[in-house]
Amino acid sequence: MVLLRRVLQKHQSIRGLLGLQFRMMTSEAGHAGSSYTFKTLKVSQASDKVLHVELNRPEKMNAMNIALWREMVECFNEIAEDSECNAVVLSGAGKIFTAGIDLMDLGGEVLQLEGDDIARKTWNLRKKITKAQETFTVIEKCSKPVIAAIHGACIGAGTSLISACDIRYCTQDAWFQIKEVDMGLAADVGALQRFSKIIGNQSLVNELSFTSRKMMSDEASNCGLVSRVFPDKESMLQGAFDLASEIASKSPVAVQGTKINLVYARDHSVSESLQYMATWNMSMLQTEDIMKSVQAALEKKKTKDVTYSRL
Ligand SMILES: CC/C=C\C=C\CC(=O)SCCNC(=O)CCNC(=O)[C@H](O)C(C)(C)COP(=O)(O)OP(=O)(O)OC[C@H]1O[C@@H](n2cnc3c(N)ncnc32)[C@H](O)[C@@H]1OP(=O)(O)O
Repeated sequence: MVLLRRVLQKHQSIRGLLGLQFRMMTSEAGHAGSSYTFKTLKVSQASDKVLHVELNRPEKMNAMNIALWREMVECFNEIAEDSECNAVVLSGAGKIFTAGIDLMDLGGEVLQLEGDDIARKTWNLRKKITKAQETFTVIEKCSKPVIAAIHGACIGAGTSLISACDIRYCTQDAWFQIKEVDMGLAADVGALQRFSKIIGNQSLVNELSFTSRKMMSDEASNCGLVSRVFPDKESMLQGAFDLASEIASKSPVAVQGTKINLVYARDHSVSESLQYMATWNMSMLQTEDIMKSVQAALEKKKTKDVTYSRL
């Protein structure tokens, strides 16, 4: 506490010397231009600064059709720009989280080869696969933390989807299946690339990927794929919303900087990541949020009692 007080005093005196005023900044950005109107996704405001995105094809087990692949990108690009949103909960409407790719599309449009010769056909297929990968990478690129709340089945492309999320909660009845091998293909939209970074057990990842075996919630929890298991969907969603609200109440400069640096560190060496961090914070340490947060800590207040400017 003494240290905090000293930091605050020093910060205040420097600001005083510079003649700066401690002020609340408001921005007119926020929801301007955000519509969140989609055919396959339902987006609602769960609480202050928290959005709830639901995969919304319950009659088809939230199978991911072409519209859903596209709308996920549009949705998370909007969220990335929405300064009224600080955290997201992603779940599935209806009986299960998702049955993976819409098999009607896989047999049709997805595998259709367009082009006059083999080079052009494969070129175009590569473009399609890269575009499909973006559907989940967009979640990782969005600086707002995304909590996946999974109930029932999470199959095929669904496992790639959750691997791009920052936190995973599930219900006791949840199960996970990297099913692509049983469909005759190698999973190509993120599960193979991200699972070993999450689980840290390559043998288990290989086993799941080669066999398509179902992994139940207890194993998913033990191996670290999910961080909490709840008895049912209702309690899981409540847990996810509570967590999202807590995250959303904190400094967006701190939280979003943390996500960006965690993702960077996952893909780079410690020394590269430390350099990136130093460069990041040489600007971000100049935020007013530090002053506000330290002051709140000194006054034994919580971050939810602090008003941070939107980001
Ligand atoms: C570039 C390539 C990129 C990505 C590739 C990804 C590959 C994958 O995702 S592989 C995984 C594919 N998915 C599956 O194999 C799952 C298939 N579905 C099921 O096994 C079951 O439906 C179930 C999820 C276990 C649920 O079973 P149940 O409760 O008995 O429901 P159903 O009666 O089977 O289904 C209800 C309704 O939903 C339709 N449906 C279910 N899954 C899909 C799907 N993946 N694609 C399209 N439609 C699906 C099913 O046909 C039913 O529709 P009706 O119109 O009512 O008949």
